[in-house]
Amino acid sequence: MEILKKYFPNLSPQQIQQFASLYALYSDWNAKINVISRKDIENLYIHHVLHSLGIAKMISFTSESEIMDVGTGGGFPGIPLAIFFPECKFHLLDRIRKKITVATEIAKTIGLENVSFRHCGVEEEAHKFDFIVSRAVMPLGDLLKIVRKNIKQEQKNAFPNGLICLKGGELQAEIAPVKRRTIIYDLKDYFDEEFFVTKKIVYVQI
Ligand SMILES: C[S@@+](CC[C@H](N)C(=O)[O-])C[C@H]1O[C@@H](n2cnc3c(N)ncnc32)[C@H](O)[C@@H]1O
Repeated sequence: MEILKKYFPNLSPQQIQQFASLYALYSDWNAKINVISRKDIENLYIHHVLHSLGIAKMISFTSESEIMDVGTGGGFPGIPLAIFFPECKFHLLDRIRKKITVATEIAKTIGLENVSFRHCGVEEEAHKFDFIVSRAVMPLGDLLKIVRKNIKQEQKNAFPNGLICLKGGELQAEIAPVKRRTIIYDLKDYFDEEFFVTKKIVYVQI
């Protein structure tokens, strides 16, 4: 938890309590349903929570923005972002029912009221959002083709609506076919921990 306060010193008492609850909740759920690799649960706050919050370092979503997390698994990056941006609405979606069950139960337990959940493939989702976020789901070009239908035309944020993906490693081959305005952010510019040395955020304007 101290690591979150280091990079986000203005968290409210409620946010601190919600973030602090996550370790016990994910540990318990992970013992029943594997949503985070077992050896990684000890790294929950750096590898999962802080990584998800990297998005909050590059963009501050305007209140009432609607954001969909595609392939959220156990709730990343959607749950940390929903805690961080309580004035925004998050829609978390995954095609594996048991993972969505874990994310739903954790959100309910910590009293997150700005999140909805859906068990389905993103191909079936018709609702439109200001932004799509995603981590470790599919190559950028494939995701872009599917979620183009889900981006609103009207702009609410200073940042144009689009897709925001947490990525690692070499990205040039993945980004080359994307014929849209793309910006890459290095997470090592925001966070000092070794884990972030190769981690990036890719923003694609839609
Ligand atoms: C490696 S996991 C990543 C989970 C989470 N985003 C994270 O970073 O911890 C990939 C997830 O994407 C989901 N997924 C893959 N393709 C999908 C699709 N077309 N629609 C919805 N979910 C999908 C899988 O079910 C899986 O839970």
